[in-house]
Amino acid sequence: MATPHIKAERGDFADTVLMPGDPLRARYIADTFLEDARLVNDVRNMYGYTGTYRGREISVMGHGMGIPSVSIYAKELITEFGAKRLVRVGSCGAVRDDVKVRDVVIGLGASTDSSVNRSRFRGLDFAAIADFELTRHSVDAAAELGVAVKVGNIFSADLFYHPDPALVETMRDYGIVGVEMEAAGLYGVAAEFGARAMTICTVSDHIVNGDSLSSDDRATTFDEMMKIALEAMLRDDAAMRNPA
Ligand SMILES: O=P(O)(O)O[C@H]1O[C@H](CO)[C@@H](O)[C@H]1O
Ligand SMILES: O=c1cc[nH]c(=O)[nH]1
Repeated sequence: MATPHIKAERGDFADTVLMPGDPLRARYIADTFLEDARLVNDVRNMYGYTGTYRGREISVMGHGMGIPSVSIYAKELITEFGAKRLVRVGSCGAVRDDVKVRDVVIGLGASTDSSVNRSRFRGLDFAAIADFELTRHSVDAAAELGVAVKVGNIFSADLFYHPDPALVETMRDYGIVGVEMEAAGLYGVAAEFGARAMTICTVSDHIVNGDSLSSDDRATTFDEMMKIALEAMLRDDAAMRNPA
């Protein structure tokens, strides 16, 4: 049951998919955190794997860079492969002085200069937000793991190399916790197709002071964030089994 971008069968993916932008980070997550991980997609080298984490079936697949790319993969995973929870595990830039390289941030909301959500929401301003329960369970998982997280408004930029330097000042003024390129699109797709989504990112560079991680570090050193995301899924499962 292949789609144009995913060559797999229904049942090859779990209902829960962790999604980094970088397919090599997907491979790293599968190798490091999943048991019995098997490759379920390699179309365009956008690697997808399914395995288990503490007995729970979990998939991980790259989504590429930018809202158009994540929108394709998220839509196909939801409508053709039964995904119900999509968690972007990404990297982002920081603009605020109190957010530093390697900090972990959660995109409770996602502002954007992209028009995709206006396209799907009749030209109006759709509030692109993360699933509340996934966010709550991620915050709780982070607390248990002893990792500080900042939760707030992410900015999903269409342009990595933005021509307007003043935008950074506006983002600082409005308390943006991280700048990346997909969350607003992922939240829009999830809303459109009835799935739950969240974005958690590790800060890879500071746009104002110039601190940064290498591309190798970005592929392989985000373990705290991965553990938070995986443990949050188990907490979310437990809460669904025993609703308060
Ligand atoms: O590291 P990932 O998850 O790809 O996330 C960030 O990195 C890419 C830009 O370098 C964009 O995809 C941006 O959102
Ligand atoms: O999209 C991104 C990712 C990391 N850093 C940025 O400035 N932008």
